[in-house]
Amino acid sequence: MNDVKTAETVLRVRDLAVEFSLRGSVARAVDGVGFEVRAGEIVGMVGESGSGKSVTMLALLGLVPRPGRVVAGSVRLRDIELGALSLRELARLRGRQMALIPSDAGAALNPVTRIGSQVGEGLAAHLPELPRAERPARILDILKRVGLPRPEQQVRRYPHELSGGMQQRVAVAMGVQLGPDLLIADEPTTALDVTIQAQILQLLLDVREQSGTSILFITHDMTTVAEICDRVLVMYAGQIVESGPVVDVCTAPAHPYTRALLDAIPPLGGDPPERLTTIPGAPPDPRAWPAGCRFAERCRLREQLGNPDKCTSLAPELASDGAGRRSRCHFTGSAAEAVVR
Ligand SMILES: Nc1ncnc2c1ncn2[C@@H]1O[C@H](COP(=O)(O)OP(=O)(O)OP(=O)(O)O)[C@@H](O)[C@H]1O
Repeated sequence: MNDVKTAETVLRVRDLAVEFSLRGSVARAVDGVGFEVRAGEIVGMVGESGSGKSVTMLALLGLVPRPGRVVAGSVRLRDIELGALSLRELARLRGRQMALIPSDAGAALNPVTRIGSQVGEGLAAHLPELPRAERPARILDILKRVGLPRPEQQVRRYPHELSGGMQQRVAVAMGVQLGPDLLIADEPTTALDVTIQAQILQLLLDVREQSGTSILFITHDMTTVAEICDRVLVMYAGQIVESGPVVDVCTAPAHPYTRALLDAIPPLGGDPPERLTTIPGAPPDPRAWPAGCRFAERCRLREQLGNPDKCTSLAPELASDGAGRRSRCHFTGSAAEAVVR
């Protein structure tokens, strides 16, 4: 595989904003999100419920539901500006160049259509030039590639006759069958038990290894990010608050929110911690974002620093360190932070 640090950019998102108009008020669910995904890279997008991960993902796919609307920003897949495409062109692009692996394949698969036909529908829609007679072999081939046991039998089955892990393998097969540049995996393992989760994560790593596919991996779970991602984008209250290589972010988080997310992970083996911290409080209301830092009310660093006014009066920028890391905190890496550590 290529070195992802020097690989070309597959997805470039700039200043993306999505709003929902709700009975006289406007909720800015995604507020100025920008990031890149390079060829062969697995990028995690992590954050608590409501942080804007799903709405960002839907905006990338051109599927933000009403009353939501993309109000600003640019999304480029290779050299295609997605905002400039017609609905028909976008629909063509989905599946062929950009595909979604849903969180619950059991719910996403059509319950009354056999597995083979469902995989075949994608081929027929996006690859009409493939002769009909060649479809069955191609379907079996892709199902074998994703490790579905006994694919010759499974193609005749309905989704409910497959286990959760097998359903998820079918969803991965449908996502990768046309060799997309970008796979968006939306919490693809949450509905599965732990051993099956590990198998599906390994399958995504295999897909990347074999095809060089880039993956945007959406999750609320830092442990999963640490397991399979190269880089991570940490979302909070509609914005990216930290991004960087996973190893660096997990070993030395720059933003207090990232630190709080990491503190909430139970350790593997070893002695249990004296207390497992959850993050007290709740994110602010997207209909009225606070003027200063959106994490200020819940921030331990701010508390330790004696509640500086700056945190609540001035919104921090997402500052870059020039070496691939970004953080949205007035006091990240500052002398003041060093004192309280
Ligand atoms: N259809 C909708 N109508 C109104 N507001 C919405 C809609 N969908 C999402 N939102 C709002 O957008 C914000 C971001 O939600 P989003 O679903 O993207 O969060 P998330 O990080 O994906 O959370 P989760 O992990 O629970 O899926 C939330 O404040 C949510 O209430």
